[in-house]
Amino acid sequence: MNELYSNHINLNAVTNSEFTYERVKAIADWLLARVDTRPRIAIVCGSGLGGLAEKVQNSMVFAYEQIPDFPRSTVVGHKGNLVIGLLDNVPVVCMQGRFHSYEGYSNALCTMPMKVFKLMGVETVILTCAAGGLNLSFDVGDIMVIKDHVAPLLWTLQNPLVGLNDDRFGPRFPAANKIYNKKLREEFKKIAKDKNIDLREGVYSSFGGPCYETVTELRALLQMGVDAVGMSTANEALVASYCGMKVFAIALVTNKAVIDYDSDNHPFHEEVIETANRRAQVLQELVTEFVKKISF
Ligand SMILES: O=P(O)(O)O[C@H]1O[C@H](CO)[C@@H](O)[C@H]1O
Ligand code: HPA
Repeated sequence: MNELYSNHINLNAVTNSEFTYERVKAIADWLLARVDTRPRIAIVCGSGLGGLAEKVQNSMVFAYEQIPDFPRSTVVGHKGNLVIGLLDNVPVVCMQGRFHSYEGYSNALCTMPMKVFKLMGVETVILTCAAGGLNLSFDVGDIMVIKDHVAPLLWTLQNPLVGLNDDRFGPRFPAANKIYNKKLREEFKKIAKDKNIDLREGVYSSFGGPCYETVTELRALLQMGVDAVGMSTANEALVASYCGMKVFAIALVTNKAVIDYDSDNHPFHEEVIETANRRAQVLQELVTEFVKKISF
């Protein structure tokens, strides 16, 4: 970046100019040089959902600190390991912990691992997250397949694609109307049906956090057709799709969003983790079966 401009450039643009194709490729190559498997599926574990990574066999576990130029996880419930191995014999790479913009990272940095996955040869990204249930018919513990998102930060210069574009990652003006692959959603729903597990499907929304939402913000989202709300995932889904990978995402409803001005209830992270722990096994079962199905 030209020195003259360097103090006048948006944070995402700075990240994108520093994490060049070559630099991201160096991270991908560093990882590939250390494992025998060649994963075509990547999984991101949301808050409290990292147990899935422990199901990966013959695994190589890389603490984020070990990986050159990788950010660090700072949130409870996000261990901070990249796990590469076999999930029921299917080669996968699994993020046991993700990055959020409220940790102080630019959205471009939060989503940089999607580019690493792309350059490792990954074709499908599975995103999981914890979210507050906004749809009045949702219960705590419900699993929602994400069919679309509303992410106000991505309307602004906090969009992770802001900055010089490198066409080797993806196009300057990517479409965002079919980020969440329909076939994969149908496949996942079929698996849940066969297992008699109730599923929801809906729209996910995320703000930047770290505070949970105000009552009025939640009511506005409800009016817009949002079903569940979190602080992640939409940015990763956008970048994974921009990079040409197929995207599938699920949100676990870990708490009810509070839309009553005078309610005494409020969301808290311990409840989020507790619900995630309680539902982790069902989620793991579904995702494992799904990975097997889509690997053919
Ligand atoms: O989206 P994940 O990482 O699952 O976590 C969700 O849970 C945390 C809040 O409790 C926030 O980080 C929110 O984004
Ligand atoms: O209610 C919530 N709001 C935002 N993020 C969340 N992550 C889990 N629950 C929530």
